Amino acid sequence: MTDQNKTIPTLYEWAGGMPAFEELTTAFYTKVLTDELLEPVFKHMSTEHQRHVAHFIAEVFGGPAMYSTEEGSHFKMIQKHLSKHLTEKHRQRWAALLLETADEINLPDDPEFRSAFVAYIEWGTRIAVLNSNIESTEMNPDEPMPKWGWGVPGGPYIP
Ligand code: HEM
Repeated sequence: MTDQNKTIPTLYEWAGGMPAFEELTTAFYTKVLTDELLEPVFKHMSTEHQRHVAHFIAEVFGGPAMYSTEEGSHFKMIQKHLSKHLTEKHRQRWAALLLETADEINLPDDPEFRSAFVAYIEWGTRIAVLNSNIESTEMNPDEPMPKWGWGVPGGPYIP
């Protein structure tokens, strides 16, 4: 195959597809519920929460439009965070536990993938905290889902 014929995998494909995202959030929210800082925030979460978050992130990373067509939308995701009064401490713990879980379930650990993954988690969690400290949003309900790519280092990793 020549270089011209090679297609660049999406972050979703590189991560291992939907099973990888579902495994990530299942293991992550199990951990969250044993965490003294995050347990109070998530103890009333819906039984679908972890699957929905998996589908949301998978879609952002180039996977199928499952969250936005069947389960919610970018606007609905933003609404779920309104008035939750999250703090920087919540955000840091959430991000740290997610990265810990990524290692535990063996998500790809190459520099290119992790750079894109961490960048998205930093971005997304900071937006969640900002939205959690307002009561309503002016966002257009049709706002498209964010789309994340390989970013500055490019990708995929080539040994
Ligand atoms: C990249 C960052 C994040 C993403 C992609 C994300 C994604 C989502 C999604 C998709 C939902 C809606 C789930 C559904 O439709 O059932 C949701 C709800 C929620 N999120 Fe986030 N979230 C992020 C960060 C955070 C952080 C940092 C916190 C708190 C530390 C948080 C707390 C919550 C809570 C409490 C809900 C409502 C759960 C419920 O009542 O069912 N999120 N999030």
